[in-house]
Amino acid sequence: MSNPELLIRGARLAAQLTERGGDPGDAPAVDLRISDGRIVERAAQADGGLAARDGERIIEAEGLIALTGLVDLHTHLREPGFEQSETVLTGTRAAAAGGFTTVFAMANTLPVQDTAGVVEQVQRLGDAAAYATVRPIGAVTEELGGERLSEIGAMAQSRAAVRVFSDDGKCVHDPLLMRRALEYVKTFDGVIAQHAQDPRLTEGAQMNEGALSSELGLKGWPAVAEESIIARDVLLAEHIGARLHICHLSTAGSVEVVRWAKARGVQVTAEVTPHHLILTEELVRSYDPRYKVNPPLRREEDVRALRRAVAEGVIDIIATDHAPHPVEAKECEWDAAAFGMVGLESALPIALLTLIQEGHVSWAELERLLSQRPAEIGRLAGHPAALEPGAVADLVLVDPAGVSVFDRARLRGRSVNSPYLGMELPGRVAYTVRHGYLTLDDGELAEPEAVAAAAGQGGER
Ligand SMILES: NC(=O)N[C@@H](CC(=O)O)C(=O)O
Ligand SMILES: [Zn+2]
Ligand SMILES: [Zn+2]
Repeated sequence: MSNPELLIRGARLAAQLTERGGDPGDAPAVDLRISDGRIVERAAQADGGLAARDGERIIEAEGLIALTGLVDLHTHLREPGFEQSETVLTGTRAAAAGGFTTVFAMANTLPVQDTAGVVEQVQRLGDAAAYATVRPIGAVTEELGGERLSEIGAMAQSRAAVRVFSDDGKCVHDPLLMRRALEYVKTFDGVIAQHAQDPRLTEGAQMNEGALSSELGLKGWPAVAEESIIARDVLLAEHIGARLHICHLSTAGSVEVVRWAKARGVQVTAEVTPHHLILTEELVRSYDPRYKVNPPLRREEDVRALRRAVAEGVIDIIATDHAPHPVEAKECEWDAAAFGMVGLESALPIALLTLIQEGHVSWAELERLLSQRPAEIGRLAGHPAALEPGAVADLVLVDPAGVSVFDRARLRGRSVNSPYLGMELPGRVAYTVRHGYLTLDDGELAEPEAVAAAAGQGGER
């Protein structure tokens, strides 16, 4: 038996909401039919819409906005090796709850994702869990050691067909290794995603460097430690003619370097995390390790510059840097705590709050930032897709008038290190559809068996 058809009735398409500050009601209400993992029919209700068929599951989407499924280019799934923080299953459940249909899984696992064997293992775990498409990222250097290149070619040619390589968590600091890595990935249209942090300039660093770090007596992390690496790497990428992606941009100066590089035609793309679009270093005054993250929370001016850079297109994508850590690593003294925040479930609400409600981007632009551009950068097969007949049915339905409540009990991942605990944020992810089947149904995750069975019945493609 194949999966039931889905009929989505009366959604507004993000792609048709191109005006910043516009009202979702401005776009026509549209019906979409999904069958066999694909969108098969689409009709505006003003043109009569689509008639329901026997046995079809109907989703009433009045008031909801439909976006192509969100794609996270920067997720830490922690498996293998750190299953007390997250697993591929728990992390992709959090992804589905947040509206994501694809996540790119960072390489800082144990063993590190630096061989064909390990990336294929992660890919298999993702296929089995089936809550989201999992695309493993390969390490640039062996064991993230920064000394020898990993098996980049073998990972690219493996069944996992890796296209994104990163030592995230660590910076590829040696310029010669960075050069060789860029040369290598250029041969198969891959990309190096750099965690830009000069290690010498940030030894022992605990927060952003400035007046506040002096006042709090914490070792500072200067903006130049990020900006100098980005400047070097855009020049290297230009010299080689290869693709470079900058992870989690966090300073106003980084924006200026990327802007300059783009004006020169360098093939560079940049991401910002939701938390760097809203939180500032002032929160460190609490000494609450939930605010300890790499790169550190910066100044108000940086937050403003990052939002503007998104509006101007200097920043290409939003990526969560979902970084789960167990309570022991976060409920301790600031100095001893791990760096990182979970982010898959709060990404869309924070984007709504900081970008849509502030008039910086339209819904169509948000769809580019959270779905289509990351898919392009990661060379995700079958993407970017639009919500039209023939496309893979990866989509999310969002209620912009709804709210999301963040508390420990409601978070779907294994770890609870969210900076938004106890908060209510605007927007609610109502339905997530991956390869034509529901992973999130009216705010509730589908059952693991149902998801795995649906994927087995032709959902995988
Ligand atoms: N962002 C973080 O603070 N932590 C990440 C590493 C990283 O993204 O650099 C982690 O793996 O925990
Ligand atoms: Zn990083
Ligand atoms: Zn990361």
